[in-house]
Amino acid sequence: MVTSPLPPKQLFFGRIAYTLSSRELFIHKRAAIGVDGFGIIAFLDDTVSSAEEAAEKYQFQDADVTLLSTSQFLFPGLIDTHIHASQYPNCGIGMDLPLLDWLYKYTFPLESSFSNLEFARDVYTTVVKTTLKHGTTTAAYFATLHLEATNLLSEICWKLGQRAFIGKVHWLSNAKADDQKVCMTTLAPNYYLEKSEEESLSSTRQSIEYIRKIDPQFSRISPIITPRFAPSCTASLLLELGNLAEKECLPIQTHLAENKRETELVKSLYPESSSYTDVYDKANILTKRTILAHAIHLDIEERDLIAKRGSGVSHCPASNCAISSGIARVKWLLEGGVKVGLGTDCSGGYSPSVLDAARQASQVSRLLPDPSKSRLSLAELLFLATLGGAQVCGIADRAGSFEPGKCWDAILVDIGEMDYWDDSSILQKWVFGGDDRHIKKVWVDGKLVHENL
Ligand SMILES: O=c1[nH]c(=O)c2nc[nH]c2[nH]1
Repeated sequence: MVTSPLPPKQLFFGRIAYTLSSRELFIHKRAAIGVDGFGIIAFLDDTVSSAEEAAEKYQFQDADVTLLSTSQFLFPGLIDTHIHASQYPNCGIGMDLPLLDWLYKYTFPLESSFSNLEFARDVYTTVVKTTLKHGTTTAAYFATLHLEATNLLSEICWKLGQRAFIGKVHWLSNAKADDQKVCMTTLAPNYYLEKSEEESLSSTRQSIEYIRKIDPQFSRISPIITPRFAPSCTASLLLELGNLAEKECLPIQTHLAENKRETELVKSLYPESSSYTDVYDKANILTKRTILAHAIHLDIEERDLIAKRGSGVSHCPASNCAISSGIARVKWLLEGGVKVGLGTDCSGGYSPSVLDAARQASQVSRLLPDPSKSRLSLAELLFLATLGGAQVCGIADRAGSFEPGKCWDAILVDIGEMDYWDDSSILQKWVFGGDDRHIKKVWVDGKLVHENL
């Protein structure tokens, strides 16, 4: 029997940073990391004084060796917990309207064009290449309601090497036919709508099967059940989706309490529920692998319910500013035991960079009424961008930090000739002044997926 050889082991020596919690930021000035031929981290050791010593200690003499310069460091790959791949062409456009009007005027017309597969291929290829360039090793993508285009996004992520969650969007009219006011406010444009609950569920089932053919264990590309938000679903569709996620052991993503008018709309559409969060809870949508984008206008009962169910929040500060949604209380969520990660939310957010989302998260955290309680620290920002995001996506056993046994999802950052700053300053310089030009290499599952030399 002929077996194909494993890819070479890799050994890195130099500055290595990562978080283990929102309070624990580790920066090793001189440490070694070994990655085995399966792309798994074999060791991280800050007691060795050279790559040679590490190679001998761990029998990694046959590894490819990378010695980092003093302006470089390794960091876990960035995790985007909320991005609309289909909205990428609109990044930077239409920042003049709040959510519901913005959706109607800018977003639905663009998303409806994904019936054109050539257009879809172009946009999705650009999104995946661009986010990889910005160091996003994992992305939770909303696609559109089009099955074929969603399948294309799965193929493109697979081919370009990104770790990704791919969601075919559910989009039904919630309007009662006799209620003209609700018809108008439920934002159901007749050119961009699924025809029935059956059609909506059936195409999601097909998208799951499509991904299963590409990646049978969903080890790098996973389907994610994606009810767009409560106003675009019926209570019975939400329940079907909650049950489907449970049966297939799949994650879920949706929007929650982003905008005040939206929360009022949900109240009127779901009078039997005590809150927006309760709408999802009644439908078994709040699971340990549910990503709730935004979660701004919550009361304490809703926060505690989210924590109790083990669901996570994607904090999307750029979008929240751009479309005037409000400021999510990230510390308040964390203190209540809610998992939190960062989302770029293209194109509510104008930037595809998780680093930029971290920067924006820092800024908005200082604008809440008592900044001494709400301000996010450097450790918290870096945690949200990596391990926090991994927890929200349910992949903290595989990604988000550099513990042995995890996958080598990593970036090599070079901030230039800045030898005279200490380790913490280098990270601050990167968070507040860095961009994609500083990200020199990106790996997912041990494979180099982007290089900028
Ligand atoms: O920021 C957002 N972007 C969207 O596309 C969307 N759909 C529902 N709610 C949304 N919020």
